Amino acid sequence: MPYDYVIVGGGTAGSVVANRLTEDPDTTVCLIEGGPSDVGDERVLKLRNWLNVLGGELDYDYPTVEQPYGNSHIRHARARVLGGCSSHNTLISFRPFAEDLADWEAAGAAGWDNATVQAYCDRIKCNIVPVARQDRNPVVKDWIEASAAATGAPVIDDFNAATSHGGGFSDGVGFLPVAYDPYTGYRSSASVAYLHPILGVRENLTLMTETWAAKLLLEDGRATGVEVVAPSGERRTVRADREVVLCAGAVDTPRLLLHSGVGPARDLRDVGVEVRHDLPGVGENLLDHPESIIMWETDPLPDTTVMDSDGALFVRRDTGDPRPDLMFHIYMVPFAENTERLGYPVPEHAICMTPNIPRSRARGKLWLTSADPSVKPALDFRYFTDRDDHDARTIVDGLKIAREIAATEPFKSALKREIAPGPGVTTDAGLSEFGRRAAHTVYHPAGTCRMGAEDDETAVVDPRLRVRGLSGLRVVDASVFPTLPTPNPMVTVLATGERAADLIRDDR
Ligand SMILES: Cc1cc2nc3c(=O)[nH]c(=O)nc-3n(C[C@H](O)[C@H](O)[C@H](O)COP(=O)(O)OP(=O)(O)OC[C@H]3O[C@@H](n4cnc5c(N)ncnc54)[C@H](O)[C@@H]3O)c2cc1C
Repeated sequence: MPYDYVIVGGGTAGSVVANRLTEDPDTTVCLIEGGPSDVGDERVLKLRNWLNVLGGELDYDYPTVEQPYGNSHIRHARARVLGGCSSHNTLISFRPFAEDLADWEAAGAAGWDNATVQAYCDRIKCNIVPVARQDRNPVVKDWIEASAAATGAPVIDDFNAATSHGGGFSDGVGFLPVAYDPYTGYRSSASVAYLHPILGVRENLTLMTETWAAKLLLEDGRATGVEVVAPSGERRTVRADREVVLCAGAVDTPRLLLHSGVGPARDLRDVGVEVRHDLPGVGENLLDHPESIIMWETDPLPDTTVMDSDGALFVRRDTGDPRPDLMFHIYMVPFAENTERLGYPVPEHAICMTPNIPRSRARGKLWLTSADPSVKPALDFRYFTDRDDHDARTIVDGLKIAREIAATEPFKSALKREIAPGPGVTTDAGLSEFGRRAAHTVYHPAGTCRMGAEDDETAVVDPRLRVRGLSGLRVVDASVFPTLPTPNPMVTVLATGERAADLIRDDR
């Protein structure tokens, strides 16, 4: 039996699209998810468990190729479970800034203007609230007070109110907006908000979990379905009468397109994949938010928290742009993965600040190294390769500002000693070297199936998210982003799913 729509990936965007399309009882949808269900799985549902999920059986765990200017050891977590990365991330939920969406429009994404996208953010079903009073750690409160004093940034009670109604903010510090239930500490992920209420209720939704989409079926330039590998190992065909919608994320959507013969013809021939449709942009424009770290040893800290990283600081150095150009997360645990490898001790109790680059200038690439679909694709983020050194300078500034905050009361008293990079590293060159070698990712890969104008041959999808040159095929996930929004991207992914559902319905 064919379905009207086959959605590949029951992740962040896929959950939204599946819910919205099945609101019409006459529309049938098959949702294909590579991982297991999250229903009843405390490992996933309890937000505070997020660190335990990284690198485990629910993580596809993608390595990067060697990064000559950065850290070659970064592992990119990608969730293998219903709800996708919204089921193992920290659910920090920032709306995009108006200028982020102006950047999208300038890149050819007509119709993705601020007013339109904010209206779709309004529809998001996840329970997005600032960290609740009872979850506010007193040391994070002190950090907020010290950050405001040291940087002059205002304390912001509700960051999203500023972006949705006030047009954005240039700097600010406060407790984060998080998609969770403050009464239980449970996630309000895309699957919890969009799928759990309709599973077993809407008969027009078929969910296949532990089912891997191996190849797209293409007939005369049209996507007609997907070849999948069922949990038994058996290969099956799932047919779509109307459209196949790819929501497998910024790594697995281009990976599936490439294995289906859709991508740069020369690259595909090099690895022995039959070219079905030459589309040079697939896998290009790999984006991320790189970050680094500074760590202090502390005494045991009060245990109150949502997920051990509950505050953020935004700073603006470039006065030519109204948006912040430096962001910090604070961790109440030793986030020592990269510092330990560099030989630093791992204290039992620690606070870390992780300065990140909101609009990194690095542009990377994803490509296949083998026609064997079980081989992971190569990811080259080209971290810290921008010619004018913008990215490395941002990290150096971030480490310096973090030290100023650490020297400011009432936060100062919570810190015993700086562990990494350590008080001996003071020059810009030394801070840059440490910052790049200890660099990490905020886990925000995007952009590998870039949306662009209809006549832009380097774009992968048009502004209605249709794959260029093929019919019956759309991409709806973080891979369509022309640029990353300034803050964490999940809300923008959810809003993309919301708008995509309308575009799909309109086109029907
Ligand atoms: C550890 C971590 C922390 C993060 N923290 C935050 C945060 O706090 N705030 C924020 O804004 N962003 C955060 N992010 C980023 C954010 O979660 C992602 O940008 C966003 O969820 C991506 O959504 P997506 O729909 O593009 O992909 P995903 O949510 O990854 O969905 C892809 C889905 O497709 C499935 N899939 C993939 N390939 C196949 C296939 N071939 N066949 C079948 N199924 C397949 C996967 O199993 C997955 O369920 C974090 C990410 C990580 C990994």
